[in-house]
Amino acid sequence: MSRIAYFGPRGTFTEQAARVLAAGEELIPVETVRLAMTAVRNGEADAACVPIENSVEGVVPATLDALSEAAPLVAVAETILPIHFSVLTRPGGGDIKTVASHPHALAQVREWLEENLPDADQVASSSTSAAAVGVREGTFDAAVCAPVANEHYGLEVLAEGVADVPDAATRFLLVRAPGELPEPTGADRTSVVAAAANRTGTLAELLTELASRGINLTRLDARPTRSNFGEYRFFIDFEGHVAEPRVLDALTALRRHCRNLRFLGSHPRADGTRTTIEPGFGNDDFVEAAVWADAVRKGDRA
Ligand SMILES: O=C(O)C(=O)C[C@]1(C(=O)O)C=C[C@@H](O)C=C1
Repeated sequence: MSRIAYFGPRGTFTEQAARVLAAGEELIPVETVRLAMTAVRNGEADAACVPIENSVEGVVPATLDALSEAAPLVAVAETILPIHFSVLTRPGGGDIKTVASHPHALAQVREWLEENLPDADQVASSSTSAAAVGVREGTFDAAVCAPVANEHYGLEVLAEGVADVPDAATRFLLVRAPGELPEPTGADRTSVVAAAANRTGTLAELLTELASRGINLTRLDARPTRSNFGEYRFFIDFEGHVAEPRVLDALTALRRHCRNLRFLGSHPRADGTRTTIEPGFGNDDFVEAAVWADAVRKGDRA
């Protein structure tokens, strides 16, 4: 049985995601996203389940930062969960003066809180279930949580199905040390983090390398390098798998432009969206063109 560290404590949305991505494996709750990945880097866990992006609030910065630092990890699988919150209180608890949750969660229920708990102070907690623990211990009066938190902490449900945006969803990754990659499926996502030189046009050059090979982006984010003010790392997700000639060709080109390029994995997309292939950009086109160029080089063709 594999050991899977996940962003906990028990009862987070990430635990729900880990149950999907690593059903039947040993699930180990860890206090922060960074520590879940550290557990893999130290060999205490075989893989980690972490949130990467939410359809309302965007990326989870802690995940991007932890993926770009220390020993490399690669994503091997992903899942997308609908996000509807439960608001939990202590059984028989009185006035709600404080309501706590993960900042990403508070941002997704801002309107609901303004309408339903306008006088409560909003407090950030390290995760949604850490807020539930705080309610049980008397630190906060209410927690905005994943519905599964209620299975663990014996609280009272004040409201269910809470979400300012009804179709909100979060994507989660299963990451592990680099090794054998998942097989390409035709509906894959590849991720890299690029530290490009700080001069005119470098980001445009990176994106042009992808566009000129007909590769469609699925996400682009920038995070500060933290060492030099104004310098950024670019997190780029795009359609396709590194086992495909056109993607490998693009990755090779990106490497030339970057001070530092980290491969973050190629894996099947949870939404099953198949890779867009424009005419002339198919893998067969790349293979045929390389065979032709090789024959030209050898003097066999002209
Ligand atoms: O705190 C949790 O329950 C998490 O799994 C984290 C997280 C996030 O970081 O976005 C995951 C899904 C929700 O969007 C809110 C919080």
